[in-house]
Amino acid sequence: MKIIIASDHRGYKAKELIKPLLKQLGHEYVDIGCDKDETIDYPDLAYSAAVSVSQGEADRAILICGTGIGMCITANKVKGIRAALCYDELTAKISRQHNDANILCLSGDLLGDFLIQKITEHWLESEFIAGRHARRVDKIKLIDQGATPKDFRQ
Ligand SMILES: O=C(CO)[C@H](O)[C@H](O)[C@H](O)COP(=O)(O)O
Repeated sequence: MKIIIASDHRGYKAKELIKPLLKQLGHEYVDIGCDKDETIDYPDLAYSAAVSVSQGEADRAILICGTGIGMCITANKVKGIRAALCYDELTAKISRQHNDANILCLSGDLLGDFLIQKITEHWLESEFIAGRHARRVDKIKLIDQGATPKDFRQ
């Protein structure tokens, strides 16, 4: 897969840790920043990465800031994006299996190196299992297309 990877200054170390893992797992990555010693606002990168995924220029993205929350909030503003903040292997796995998440958000401040690698690995290697989950993801897609709450539950 082609994966965009980005971090703010608090996620830089984790970004550098994940890059060789992506290669090892057979993925192509595009690092859009930040660079070492650069301080950057997370929306600048999250918005750009999310638009690239939304427009099909990349298959997925991995975004890291201090908590992962700011990246996640920003990315989810973009149509077609299902960004998931994952903090262990299980949330990583379920965000793919149930939610078909196309962006992984991580905390650079709160997670250790080993866990960051494990979460990334599980997220990349888990597949959407569809079934009943497809109905729910389709509803999220309907919101992107302008559906109102009335279009859902009766
Ligand atoms: O987005 C965040 C919180 O949702 C991140 O933790 C940011 O990295 C953080 O807010 C940046 O804060 P800093 O004090 O300017 O490093």
